[in-house]
Formats: sequence, C-alpha cells, structure tokens
Amino acid sequence: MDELATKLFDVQAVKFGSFTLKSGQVSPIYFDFRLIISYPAILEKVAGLMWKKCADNGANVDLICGVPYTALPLATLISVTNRVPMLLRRKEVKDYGTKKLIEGDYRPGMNCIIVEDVVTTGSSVLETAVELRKLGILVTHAIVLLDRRQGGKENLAKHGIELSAVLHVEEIMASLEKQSKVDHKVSEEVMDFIRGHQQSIISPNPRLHVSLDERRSSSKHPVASRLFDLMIAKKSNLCVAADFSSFDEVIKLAESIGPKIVVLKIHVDILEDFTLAKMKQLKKVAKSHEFLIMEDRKFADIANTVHQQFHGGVYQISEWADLVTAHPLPGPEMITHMFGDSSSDSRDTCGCVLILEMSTKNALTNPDYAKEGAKWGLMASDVVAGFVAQSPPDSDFSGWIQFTPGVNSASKTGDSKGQQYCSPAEAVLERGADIIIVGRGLINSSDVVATAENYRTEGWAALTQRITNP
Ligand SMILES: O=c1ccn([C@@H]2O[C@H](COP(=O)(O)O)[C@@H](O)[C@H]2O)c(=O)[nH]1
Repeated sequence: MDELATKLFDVQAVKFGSFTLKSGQVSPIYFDFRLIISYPAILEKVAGLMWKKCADNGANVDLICGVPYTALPLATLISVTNRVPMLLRRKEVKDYGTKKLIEGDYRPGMNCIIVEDVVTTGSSVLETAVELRKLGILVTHAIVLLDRRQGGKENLAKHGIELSAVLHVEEIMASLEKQSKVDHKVSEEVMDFIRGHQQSIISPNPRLHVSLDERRSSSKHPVASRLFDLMIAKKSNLCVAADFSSFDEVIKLAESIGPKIVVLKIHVDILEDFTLAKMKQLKKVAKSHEFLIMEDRKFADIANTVHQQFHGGVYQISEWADLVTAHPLPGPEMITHMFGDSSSDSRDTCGCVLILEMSTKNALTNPDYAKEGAKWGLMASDVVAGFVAQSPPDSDFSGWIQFTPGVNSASKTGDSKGQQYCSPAEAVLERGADIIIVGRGLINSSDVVATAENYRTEGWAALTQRITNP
C-alpha cells in the first residue's frame, strides 16, 4: 500500500491545496485518478488489487459495470484480464438508435459489481445501481480504489450495497507522512476536513419515482405492459377484490365499476355458481370496460401440479385469467415452469403475480423470504408480471408492478381475523404500492360506484404525487 500511495502521489493523482468538489465543498486534498491511464503499470496494479479485493469478499460476480467515466478503463481492464463480462452505463441517453442507458448483454437476476475510482457520498455508485436495478440486475457489491471516508460506505449499505475499498484516505495520509511526502500539519488538516464533512444521500428507489411510461418501456411481460397502458389511459390504479360467492354478483359489480378499475380480482373457488359460460360473460365485460382479470389462486405446489391446476380441472384458469397469483415457496423451478415450457402461449397471455409478503398479522413472509422470492421472480421475467407486497422488495425492478392488498379507508386496524388495513395513500406513498387492492371496503359499501370513484381518485393522486415529488 505504501508503494501504491507513493506512486499515486508521484504522478500527481493525489494533490494537496484547495479544491472545490462537485458538492461545493472546498477540500484540502484531491484525487485525480483520471491520470492513471497515462501510467499503464499503475493502471494494471490498481485493477489487479481491485479484483483481488472483490474475490476476497466472496462477492457473486456475473458482470461488472464501471461508473462513467474515470472508472471505465479500470472496469475494462478487470473485465478483460479476468474474463468477466462488462456492461457500459451511459451518462446520457442517445436520441437515436436503441436509446439504452445500459449497453451490453445481461439477463435479469444476474449479479453485477459496480467499479468506481473514488467514493465520497456514494451517489455516483448509487445512480449506476439504480439504472442496473431498473433492468432487474442485482447489485449488492461495489468496489472502489479509494474511499474518502465521508459516509459513502454507510450510505450505500442503506441501499443494500456493500462497498469494498483498496485504499482509505487515512491510509494514504499515514503512508505519505511516513515517507515524508507531506508534513504532519497537512495530514491533520486533511483528516479534520474528512471528519467534519460526513455526508448522507437520499436516493430515489429504482421503481417508485419513475414515470409509468418509462416503466412500461422497461417491462418484460406483455401483461404488465398492458396493465401500465390501462393505468395511464384510465388514470386508475384500483384493483377490486370481488369476494362474492355468487358469480352473478361478480358480473353485476364488474358492469357497474368497470370504468373505474384496472384489475378485477376474484377467487374462482369461492364461486358457488361457476361455469365457463359465466366466465365468458365476465370476459366480455372486462373487454368492454378495459380491465384485467386476476385469479388470486395462490399456487404453492410443485411445478407439475401447479401446471395441471392452471390448465386443467373445472376452472381452466389458463383460458381466462390475465394474472394469477403464486407463492414463491416451492422454489424458482415452480415459477419458471408453472405455465408450461418456454413455447407455451400462456406466458404471453397470463402474468404470474408472486406473493412476496402477506398483509396478515404474524405472516411468515419475512424480509429474507421476500428478498429470495423477488430474486427468483427476476430470473423468470418472461413469467412474472408483478408481485404482492406490503413494501418495495430489495431486488426491485421498474418493469414489475406492485399490488398491495389490505387497503380500506374505513378501517384503520383490520378485521378480527388477522387482516391488517391501511389507507390508499399509505399503501402507495409508504408501502410502495402501484396498484391498491380493495375488497370489503368497497364491495360492502351501499354505493359501490361512488366508493370506487373515491378509491380511484385517492389511489391515483397518491401515485402521481409519488412519481412527481420523489
Ligand atoms: O397478502 C394478501 C394477499 C391477498 N389478499 C387478498 O386480497 C383481498 C383483500 O380483501 P379485503 O376485503 O380488502 O380484506 C382478499 O381477496 C384476499 O384474499 C390479502 O388480503 N392479503
């Protein structure tokens, strides 16, 4: 480390004086690592140490991505030397061609390590992580040549990113002082500045503050794309849970509130008078009022059984459901194979909605469960259109849609059987809901049309507020 610190000082990649940083602060030390490209031996040494740090930390690496621009040569060298594929993040979108911000070959669910030269607050690393996460790429580690120790490690940890640094500012100062490159006074001045300038950052969540149009273009499932279109066209994020035992009641409700909703959710197995002919009738209503039908089947068996439950039996769910819920409990293979093989038509006509968290008190769906389920969902982006949750999952992806049940404006607590409720605004603004699911709060009201309009207005206003005022 002494050798590296000296080399960086000698080529003036570490400078002392008075420097105005991006944040406006005036710093007594400046790291100009752009210079390293003029010294291939130093570049090679640094890239080697960074990759070693990464390997020592046991990070899972499928891809690496450099933060533009200074870290790009470092990332390229690491990529080529270690045969690890690289992604390129653009700073600005081109207004021609593919208009992509991230270039390269990737699949959702892949682990990407971010490579950076210097971290102060961590904001540049986070900006890159946000863009990668929008595409379903997992980002849990970043590797940096120098950590200025001004809060970056802590800030990134809050966003699920572990930062590893080859050098820390106090090591550089100690080393340069030991070798009489700087005197003790300068060293003290630098360390006082570092201690006095700890900074935090607030970061946009990858999904919560992105426009629906933009999310629609990153969505990977045709049913999710259709749902984004409906939300935009109908200015609605309302899904109604039509939990009646009579199919005629469901159809009557759908006819009256159809213009206000984007999804009608049913439990087909509680309908006493289910017939495929009545389902055809409901499909007609859904077509004319433009809403999707979600079967809240909550599949949770082995893939072979779920496949039969989905396609067969008396309900023939695959014939009519636009969305169907499933627990990730049985594992990723069930999710991948539930609709059949990759050529199955159902993959385009029906989207799986994974239940990552339940709304009930004492549910076993804890954060680790939700995190793992979300990861599996990302790996099956041709099957999964969204998820049911009470908070944004760790592995978030802006092309997915979050459905949040347990919404009821009239009850602050819940029912007497474990269900918990919150308001539409709380569901959207605090819990990350894109779509609010309202059941008894609407279907038991005396004027379902007026109540649907109230939920639609409140839910939509909250969603608009969240997008426009991050
Ligand atoms: O975690 C979950 C998952 C699904 N639900 C379903 O949503 C509705 C809620 O009905 P309310 O009358 O508004 O309580 C119902 O169909 C549940 O099966 C859920 O509540 N929680």
